[in-house]
Amino acid sequence: MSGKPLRLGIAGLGTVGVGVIKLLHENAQAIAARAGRSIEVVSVSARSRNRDRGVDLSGLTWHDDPRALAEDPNVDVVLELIGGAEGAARELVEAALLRGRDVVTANKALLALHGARLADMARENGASLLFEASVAGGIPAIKLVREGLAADRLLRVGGILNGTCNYILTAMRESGRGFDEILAEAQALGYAEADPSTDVDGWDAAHKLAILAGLAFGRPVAFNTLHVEGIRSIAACDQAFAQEFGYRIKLLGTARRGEDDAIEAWMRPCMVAQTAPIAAVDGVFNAVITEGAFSGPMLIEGRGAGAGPTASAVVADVIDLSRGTALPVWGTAPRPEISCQPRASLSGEYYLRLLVQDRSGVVAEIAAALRDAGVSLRAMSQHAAEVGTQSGVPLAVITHATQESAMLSVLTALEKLDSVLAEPVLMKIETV
Ligand SMILES: NC(=O)C1=CN([C@@H]2O[C@H](COP(=O)(O)OP(=O)(O)OC[C@H]3O[C@@H](n4cnc5c(N)ncnc54)[C@H](O)[C@@H]3O)[C@@H](O)[C@H]2O)C=CC1
Ligand SMILES: N[C@@H](CC=O)C(=O)O
Ligand code: NA
Repeated sequence: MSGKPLRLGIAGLGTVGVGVIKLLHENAQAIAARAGRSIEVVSVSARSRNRDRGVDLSGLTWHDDPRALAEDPNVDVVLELIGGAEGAARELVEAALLRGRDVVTANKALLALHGARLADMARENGASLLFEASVAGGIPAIKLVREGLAADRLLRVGGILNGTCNYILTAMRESGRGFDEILAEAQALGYAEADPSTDVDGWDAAHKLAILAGLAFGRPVAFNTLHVEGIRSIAACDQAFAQEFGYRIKLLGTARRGEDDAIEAWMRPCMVAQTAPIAAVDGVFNAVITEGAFSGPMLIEGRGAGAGPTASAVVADVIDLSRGTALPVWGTAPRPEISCQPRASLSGEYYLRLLVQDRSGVVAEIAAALRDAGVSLRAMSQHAAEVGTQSGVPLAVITHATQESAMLSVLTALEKLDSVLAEPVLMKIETV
């Protein structure tokens, strides 16, 4: 073991930052044995200096401005655990890389939106940028795609990539409780982002998908071309229809490489068969799915959020740096960004749920809208009005395989019907 410790500066002392300090303390011996030397936190930065975080910060240098960590001469590795694609987090990471200082971050928004530029900065300045914690918390997702599958030609990556949304969807299904109450629980457990709309509107999971796709296909994906939907529109009646039709609802993402190397990528709530392995991935658990031309399909499941799993991934990156096993940021030489295919080019079976007037002739109007768009029905069900709703009854259909462009035409036609009382909910049915 080398005599000189590896010295860390930690910016951000929230769920993850404090988790890292606790893990380094509680598992110090094993970590030192694997890193080949002891790992020490020497400097920290956060918004509030006097908050009791349940960890001993005495003896550590405190920086009010996290950017000062990039210049602290006692710091070997900067840990960016603040969050956000802009502001202090981005400025700190850029400043550290420009000085040739190694950076470990858990920040998916930063990597998804600025990863190509940060990779250039790291390469040009001889620094490493590691981000295992940014995708699927404790699951070694980055290692899987960038190292474990380095020899393969990946055709697909994706999965369940947001712990907060999976926790909410699972609890809604199991307990029938309301969205807001369950979200508050996920926040108290340290799963949610500082602004939880980043989770529930699908952005956080989409950031992670973009990172996985960049690694899998060897080039960054233009984030603004991903199709992204969140889970706010999912109601109790959708959970009931899913149960009736033999499905479960999951916020699912897929990035798929087509024949001509075109990329299809989306993050959206989907129906998956109750019997599919991914349907059993519940609560804060995530699942990372890959499909390689040589390795075939693979699914790894584990905790996607929370202090312990995320800290485990952050510290594993630190150990890699200590061992000298860091790799190019995207696993390959830089290549230009690629745009994803437009939503209308997708296809599959779909679930469409409407709130409609409870009168004769309505089903015929809906059926006509589907017929006019060339969409054929596989199943239909109507439930009684939900307790507490003012008017209307929920009605759901499952289609046979069709183009998403046809479903978009159906939505346009339905908008014009007086019998349709609220915005329809459309979900893809995915075979995983
Ligand atoms: N909580 C989780 O389960 C996971 C979080 N992450 C990522 O880890 C990062 C940190 O997340 P959490 O610990 O959950 O967030 P948090 O909100 O609990 O903690 C953020 C910390 O950053 C500090 N901070 C915020 N703005 C600052 C500024 N301008 N200057 C100095 N300090 C500032 C806050 O004082 C706080 O100590 C984010 O990028 C998040 O996306 C990644 C995987 C899982
Ligand atoms: N808010 C995120 C935290 C981990 O990345 C989530 O819920 O998955
Ligand atoms: Na991970």
